[in-house]
Amino acid sequence: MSHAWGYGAQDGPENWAESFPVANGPRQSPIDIVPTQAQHDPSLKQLKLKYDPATTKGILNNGHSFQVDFIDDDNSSTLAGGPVIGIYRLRQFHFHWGSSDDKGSEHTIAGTRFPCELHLVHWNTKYPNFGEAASKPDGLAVVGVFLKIGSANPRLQKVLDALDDIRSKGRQTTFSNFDPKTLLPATLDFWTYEGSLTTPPLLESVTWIVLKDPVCVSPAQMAKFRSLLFTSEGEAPSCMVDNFRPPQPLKGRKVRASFK
Ligand SMILES: NS(=O)(=O)c1c2ccccc2cc2ccccc12
Ligand SMILES: [Zn+2]
Repeated sequence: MSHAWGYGAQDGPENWAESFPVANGPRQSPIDIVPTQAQHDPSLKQLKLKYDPATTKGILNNGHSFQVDFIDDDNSSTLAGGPVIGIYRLRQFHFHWGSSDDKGSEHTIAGTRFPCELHLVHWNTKYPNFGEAASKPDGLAVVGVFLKIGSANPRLQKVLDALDDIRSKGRQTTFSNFDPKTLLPATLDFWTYEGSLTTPPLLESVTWIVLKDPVCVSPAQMAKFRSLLFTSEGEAPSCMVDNFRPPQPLKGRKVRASFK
């Protein structure tokens, strides 16, 4: 039986535990990151991100967000170093955003919310595929990047221009030759902690790597995100906004910082 979930009053994050009891588990995401309580860990390695634009596969409105998918048959696009052991392959990236600029991110920094948050999803190649990895405590690594309101971000524009073709749930279109590294800030300082998917099935298999520095997005670019729909063609349209889960209890977890 499929467990329909969303971000509305009836099917939103406050009700997910009814179908997904792990929602009340010990390592749920996102969290509020309090910089003064994070511990600098000098043993953390530099983040090594190697992305080949040729692995870009397409762009899809999945009804919860939109995602850019990558071919993950080999180690052409990978994450290594940082807090992880081994090599993790890039699977997709997607975003979370608000209906207004005062909310939208999933992680927060000492209670501060950003209008948008980018997630780059990777899976551990010690497992045979993404599905297997997603069920293991060290199976996934997601890099989170905050977006703050500022000048228009030219690196975002190719992604945003594709949204006109995937307005409704289930729509997908061609999207190729994109380097996700262009979406990242200049420095890769990060916080890291052990968490989960922020959407059902909320699997507790994610090593989170949240970058300290945000990148810019303009109000007009935010309007493009908000032009998407949660709904399929033919259904009463529902704007895709506020597709974020609020911060979850830390439950004793430590947040480490790669920087002083
Ligand atoms: N927000 S999220 O990164 O937890 C997430 C995933 C995380 C790991 C693996 C797959 C994921 C797929 C998602 C699809 C839509 C929204 C968040 C998603
Ligand atoms: Zn996400």
